[in-house]
Order: sequence, then structure tokens, then C-alpha cells
Amino acid sequence: MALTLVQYRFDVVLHYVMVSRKTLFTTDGKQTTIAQLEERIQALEASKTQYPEVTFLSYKDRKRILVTGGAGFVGSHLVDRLMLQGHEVIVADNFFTGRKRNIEHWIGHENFELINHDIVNPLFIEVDQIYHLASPASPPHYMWNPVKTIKFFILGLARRVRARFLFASTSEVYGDPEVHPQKETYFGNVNSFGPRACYDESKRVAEAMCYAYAKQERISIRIARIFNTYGPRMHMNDGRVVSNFILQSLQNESITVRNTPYIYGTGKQTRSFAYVSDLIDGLISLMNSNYSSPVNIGNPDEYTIEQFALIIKDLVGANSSLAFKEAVTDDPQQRRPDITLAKTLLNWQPRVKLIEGLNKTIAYFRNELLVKHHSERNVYFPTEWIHHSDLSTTVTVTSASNLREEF
Ligand SMILES: O=C(O)[C@H]1O[C@H](OP(=O)(O)OP(=O)(O)OC[C@H]2O[C@@H](n3ccc(=O)[nH]c3=O)[C@H](O)[C@@H]2O)[C@H](O)[C@@H](O)[C@@H]1O
Repeated sequence: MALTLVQYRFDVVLHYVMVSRKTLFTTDGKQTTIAQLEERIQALEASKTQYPEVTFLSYKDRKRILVTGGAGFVGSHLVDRLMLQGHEVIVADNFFTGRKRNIEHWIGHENFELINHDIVNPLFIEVDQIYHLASPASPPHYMWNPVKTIKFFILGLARRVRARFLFASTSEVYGDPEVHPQKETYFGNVNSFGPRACYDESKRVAEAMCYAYAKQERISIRIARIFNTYGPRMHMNDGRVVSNFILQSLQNESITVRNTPYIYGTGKQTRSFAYVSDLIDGLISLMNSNYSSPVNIGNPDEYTIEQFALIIKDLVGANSSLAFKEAVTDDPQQRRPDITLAKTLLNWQPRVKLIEGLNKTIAYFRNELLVKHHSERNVYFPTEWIHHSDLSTTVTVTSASNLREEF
């Protein structure tokens, strides 16, 4: 920002010729006054990036934390939380599904660092904790490059630096489950030879690697089996059910007939959806616990996909009918986490009700659809920022923030 200001002042000297104490002429002959210039400089200074107030932690308590995939949907929410807690956060992301916009409000902050890095290559940095979230999570994304999805090298980094390593595993390790709800002790029912295998099986292998590293190299590991999660900052092209249904319902308002929510298969398959802030609470509690076996993190509130489509249609206020498409190969037919372990071990359970979370997510997507220019920002403010802003006198996020609707 200081550099921009210097540049601006330099431009002023270059482009304006002072002919009197009060009046200036630009090189193209236009007239302006010192007062006008001062006003513009003040506006420029006022637009300088201000960050949400972060907690001060002394060196004793402050950790260096790497978040792989930190520019993604879940990653960016985790980064917000860790930054607010006062830690030093390093994001490594290759921007395959992550976006700079998700974390740009921290760029330049002294506790924050962003590295454009593909985690299939080794990364040599010293950190205390690693949240390994990097991996495409949406079926169309991970099926797009199945070979890459299977590659998993970053555990080498954990071995070298001896950081505590939290692996973002998935409910997909249970495959199309024959046991319901799913407990961590269930071994799963996964097809090793099909379009979902690249994701399901590589996450299972990764869990196996975590176990092996823990045993052989004494790495401290944590494994979160994450169930379906939704919230602001999901990618518009994510392809998963929450963003698809919301966007299709929202666009239907502008009479795009083909954008009615499409249900794959009968719509009788079930999912249980957790709001992203609940997931973040769970991940941080797990990381800071002393438990190194897999833990389910999800919301046990279960719906059929058809029910879910109707709920979203109602909340959006769309009056389209539902359309059905061919079923997806190996689509799990029922999914609901048993979260007894997380409750007893971490004293964690989800707090955000589906309707509350969906309303926030719908508001976010409504704003996304309104963004028409590069300079416009659909800034999502997590509730914690608002709490923190009570403590701080000046909490604004970016000068270009363009919040059209309250979340
Ligand atoms: O969101 C997640 O957390 C999970 O998303 C996917 O798993 P899946 O449950 O199949 O996610 P979706 O693609 O959102 O599908 C959910 C259900 O909705 C259906 N669906 C999806 C999209 C759509 O437009 N219409 C539709 O009916 C799917 O067939 C499926 O039955 C990933 O494979 C998981 O790893 C990830 O953890």
C-alpha cells in the first residue's frame, strides 16, 4: 500500500505541472486544484487494506501452521479461524479448485503467507502443524484427473519437519455403506474399480499411510472423516449437490428452464449436511486433541436428495418442478455419520441448523451471481469477524468489498 502511495505521488509530480500555488495543469491541459489532489490522496490512504483484528499470541503460544488447499472452500474458512486466533498461517495451494479471492483479505498481513504450490511436489518449510486439505472434493473435479487425485506425497514433508499432521479424509471411505449410520469402526463397502475409486481408494490409502508413518516414523497424526459440508465460498462450478441446487434454483428465477434442480437417480439416496463453521470447530478440536485414530466430523441430520431439493427450492422461492437424470455410478445410497466419538472425545457437535446454514449459503450465491466486474467483491464475513470487530475500532476488509446482502 505504501508503495502504491509513493507511486501515486510520483505520478502526480510527473503528470502535473504546477503553475500557481493553488492550480495545477495536467499534461493534457486539464485544470485541477491542490485541494482536489489532496482529496484524492486522502481517499487513496483511506482505502488501504485493514485486516480483521487478530488475537495477540506470544511466541510461546503462537504456532506456525501450514494449510494445504487453504484457498479452497473449507481451507479458507480454516485459515480465517487460525488467523483470528493469532497463529502464523501458511497457505499452499495450486488453485485448481481454490481461489485467491477466498483468502485475499489476509494477503500482506504479517502472520500470513501464500505459496502457489502443487502438493504432489515436496515442500520444505518448518511448521508446527499441517492441515492437509488439498484435494479436489467434488466428484466431477476429482474424476477429471483421476491419476493426479491418487497422488499423495506431502506426508514426506510431515516426516521431515515432524509437524503434527491432520489429514482431511472423507465419508467416502465407507463407500456405499451397508451399515447405517456409519461409525468409525465400519470398514466400508468401496468399489476399487470404478469412477469414484480414484477418490475413495486414494483417501483410504492416505489413511493407511498416516497409520504407517505414525507407527514407523512416530509422526503425530489426526484423521478427520469429513461428511458432506456446505457454506459460503463453495465454487460456482463445484458440481456438488448444494451449489448445483442453489444455483439452479436461483437462476430459474430468471426463467432458464434447463436450470431446474436435477436429481441423479431416484432422489431417495440420503446425505447429511454440515455447515462449514461446524466442520472448522471439529477440525481444530481434533488437531489439538491427543487422539490419532479416525474421527467422523459431520452433521447427523439426514435428508433424501429429493427432500433436500424441495427445501432449497422453497428457501430460494423458486417455483420450478424437479427434474430427474440417470443415476451416477456407485453413488452411495445412504450416508449419516455416527458422531458419538467426536462428542465424547472432543466435546464437539454441530450447532448450525440446516435452514440457517442454507440461508447463509443462498445469500452468498445470490451475491455471486450479481458480480459483473473484476473489481467487485462478494466478501463473506464469518461471524467471528463481526465479534472481533466489536473489539476493534476499524475493521473493514478490502476497499473493493461489495457486500450486497447481509449474511
Ligand atoms: O460434499 C462432500 O463432502 C462430499 O461430496 C462428494 O460426495 P457426494 O455425497 O456424492 O456429493 P454430491 O456430489 O454433492 O452428491 C450428493 C448426492 O446428490 C446427488 N446429486 C448431486 C448433484 C446434482 O446436481 N444432483 C444430484 O442429485 C448425487 O448423485 C448424490 O446422491 C465427495 O465425493 C465426497 O468426498 C465429499 O466429502
